[in-house]
Amino acid sequence: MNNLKLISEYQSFGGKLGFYSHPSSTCNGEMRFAVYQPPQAAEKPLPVLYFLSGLTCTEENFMAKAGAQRYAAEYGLILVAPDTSPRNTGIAGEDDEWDFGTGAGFYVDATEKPWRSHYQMYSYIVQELPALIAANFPIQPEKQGIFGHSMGGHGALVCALRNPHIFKSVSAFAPIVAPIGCPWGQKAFSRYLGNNQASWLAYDASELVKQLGYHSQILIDQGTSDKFLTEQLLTDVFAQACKAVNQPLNLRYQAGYDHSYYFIASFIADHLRHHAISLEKL
Ligand SMILES: N[C@@H](CCC(=O)N[C@@H](CS)C(=O)NCC(=O)O)C(=O)O
Repeated sequence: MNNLKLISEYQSFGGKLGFYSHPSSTCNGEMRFAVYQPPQAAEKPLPVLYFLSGLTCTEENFMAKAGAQRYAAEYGLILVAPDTSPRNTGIAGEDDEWDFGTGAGFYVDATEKPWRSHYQMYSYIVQELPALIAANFPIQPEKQGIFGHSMGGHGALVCALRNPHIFKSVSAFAPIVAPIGCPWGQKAFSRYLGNNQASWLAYDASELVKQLGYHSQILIDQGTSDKFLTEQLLTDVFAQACKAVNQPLNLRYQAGYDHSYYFIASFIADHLRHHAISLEKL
């Protein structure tokens, strides 16, 4: 299996959830991810949905907390949840901050030292991981979607907007939609990408949607009681950008919900349905 190592496996909703590690040529070290294969995967190839997690997460948070497996089994979708950064790279200070370095790869290809030797999460998500999944799991490569939460919502939007031929449906929970304009994004981009802010634009969903658009409706859920909404997430910047270019956007402000997985679990069924319908149409 291509150097894939199965770390642990669990039966779930009639299917199986596996945690894997593999040597990544893109990130120059071991990377981990989780895959849920619903029962239908034993019979035939299925569409696949990538979930990118937020700051501080590993490949486990989504699988343990979102409650997605029930709906993946219902719709016949394979779920893939990668880790949020390289780990144990030996780069000095990688574990010092919760919003930078380990657990905070921001789904960019770092160009700055010392991060660039390992922190290549954009290429990992759009190239190495899909190739590895296609080689080892019963997926339909023409039916791939992507979604994510917070930093992972930013990653999902950027990966889909830049690669609509790979990721044919996209949605997000509480995404960072304008990283060039918020403290989390500015901190990460200045250190991963350097001070030339022109290079940041390629990783800003609100800029990208104006330049590139997307071929189908984007679904976003955002809690109104999310403590990160006004300073970090800046949801309205993306709404305005979509409006300016007539990009179909289903932005749902969910009253009283915060930033947690309790919020994600409340709306996960709608997101899997959104992807199942979009990918089924292909
Ligand atoms: N550590 C941060 C919060 C980090 C956070 O909210 N992380 C989100 C993603 S941005 C998450 O999913 N955390 C892991 C979890 O809830 O399982 C704080 O103290 O405010």
